[in-house]
Amino acid sequence: MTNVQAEVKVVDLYINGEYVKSSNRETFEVKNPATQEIIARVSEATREDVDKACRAARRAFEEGPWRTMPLAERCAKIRRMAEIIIERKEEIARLEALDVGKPYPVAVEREIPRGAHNLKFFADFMEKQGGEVYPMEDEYLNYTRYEPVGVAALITPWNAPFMLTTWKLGPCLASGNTAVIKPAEMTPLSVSLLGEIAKEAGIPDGVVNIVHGFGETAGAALTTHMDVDLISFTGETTTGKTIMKSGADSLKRVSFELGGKAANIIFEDANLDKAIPVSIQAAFLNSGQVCLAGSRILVQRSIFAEFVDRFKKAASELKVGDPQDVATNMGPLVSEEHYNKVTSYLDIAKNENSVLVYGGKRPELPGYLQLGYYLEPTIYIQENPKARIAQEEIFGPIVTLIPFDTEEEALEIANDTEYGLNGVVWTDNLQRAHRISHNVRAGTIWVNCWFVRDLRAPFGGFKKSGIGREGGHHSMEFFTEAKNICVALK
Ligand SMILES: NC(=O)C1=CN([C@@H]2O[C@H](COP(=O)(O)OP(=O)(O)OC[C@H]3O[C@@H](n4cnc5c(N)ncnc54)[C@H](O)[C@@H]3O)[C@@H](O)[C@H]2O)C=CC1
Ligand SMILES: O=C(O)/C=C/C=C(\O)C(=O)O
Repeated sequence: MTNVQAEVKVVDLYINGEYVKSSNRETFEVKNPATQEIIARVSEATREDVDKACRAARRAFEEGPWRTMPLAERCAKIRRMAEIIIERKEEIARLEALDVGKPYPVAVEREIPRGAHNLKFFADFMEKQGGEVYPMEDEYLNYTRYEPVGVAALITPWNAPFMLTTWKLGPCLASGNTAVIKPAEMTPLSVSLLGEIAKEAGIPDGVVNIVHGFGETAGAALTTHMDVDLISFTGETTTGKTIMKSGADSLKRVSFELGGKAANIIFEDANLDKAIPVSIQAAFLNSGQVCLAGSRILVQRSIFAEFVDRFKKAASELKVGDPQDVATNMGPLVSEEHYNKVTSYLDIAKNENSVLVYGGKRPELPGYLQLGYYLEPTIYIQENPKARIAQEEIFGPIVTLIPFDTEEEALEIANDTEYGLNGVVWTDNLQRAHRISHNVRAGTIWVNCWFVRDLRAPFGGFKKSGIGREGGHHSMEFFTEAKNICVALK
């Protein structure tokens, strides 16, 4: 068993190429959610610190070499960041396991390499971009340039801090913008390293800045700052609403990736040998703290009993434990507050007459994990798709199984939600797969698979799951201003 915590780490702000303390020397503590031990003291950005970071980013944008640097040179530096991340992936993954409680294997095999890929992908992508050309007979020629917008605020949540921050930083930097990053207060460790990684890769000072702190203080100072031109935010839908209001006075451009409550629809002709293990992942990866989680499983009634038995057995085989242990499938929830929120749904489920199939309590764990925020993988059956556990984003290891009879009914239940981030469908009927994909109102539909990502594809949500799209040219459009140049040829 590994317990990597050795000493309490010191995490500072990264402003204009240097790690610095906050102006009033205040810090906040970060805990290991597996043990409740204090693992870090983090400099808490004041309004003045956020102002310094934004002004550094503005100067680096206006005066520095970044925006005007040849594209190939800029992209080479971003690719170098990606290489350094791969060189340091074990260290970064350990940190992600430490403050998020994410199982180390998930971090080291999946999310940190994806973080590196996020940067490399957008460096490669930007180098291949051309523009539009519109000749007007022989008299005029129009051509388009894509120029950076300015200073971007990149605000990210705690569930996949490194991966989600680099997903924004890649297109932001490759387009020639500068950035002020604000990671979630509970999980600043891995993102904090992006300062030194940027420096080592030769990114000029001021291009990447990192401020730590709470949403209402550091976050609000950032989203109202006059030097910030655009905000790329991933987090809760309610926070998105607040940020939209904060950015309104200065007309900031926004891109929002918000919550989800995906339907994972299993038809009677589905290959259950594939559907069950993938649905287990979709429900319990990162303890269900995944925006794309398949947290409502709609199962055709003719196979419902078989599905429940097999799904329950597969859930019982998940190993819940120390996130640093390579054998662990499921770690703790991220914090006491989140644990209280998630476990409040156990009572809600009971009051709604949901049938508990599996879990619903703290797992038996070794002594040193006794204070961890653990919950067993938990499965309910609920006939009523309007029940709160079938409607609200729980963001924990609680999944609701809902039986249905017909395709029409499945579609109606799938769409009966305020969210629309993604959906999943399992069927061997090609026509039905397309019909369902066209009619579920969500930004991504996975057919006979889940969480397969091609970074060229649009990614984002319908309804309350977001505004705008990220990925490929969608990210590029967000992070650039299109300029048309019209030249008289005569
Ligand atoms: N659609 C997507 O791609 C994804 C969405 N999410 C969503 O994120 C949520 C979980 O993450 P949380 O960290 O709880 O989200 P959150 O909305 O509480 O916080 C996200 C970030 O926003 C900051 N923030 C909070 N209030 C703010 C304010 N008033 N002004 C500026 N910044 C503020 C926080 O400090 C944090 O850095 C879930 O709803 C999940 O579905 C998570 C991952 C991916
Ligand atoms: O693949 C993406 O771009 C987003 C993925 C989101 C998560 O990994 C998550 O919410 O955990």
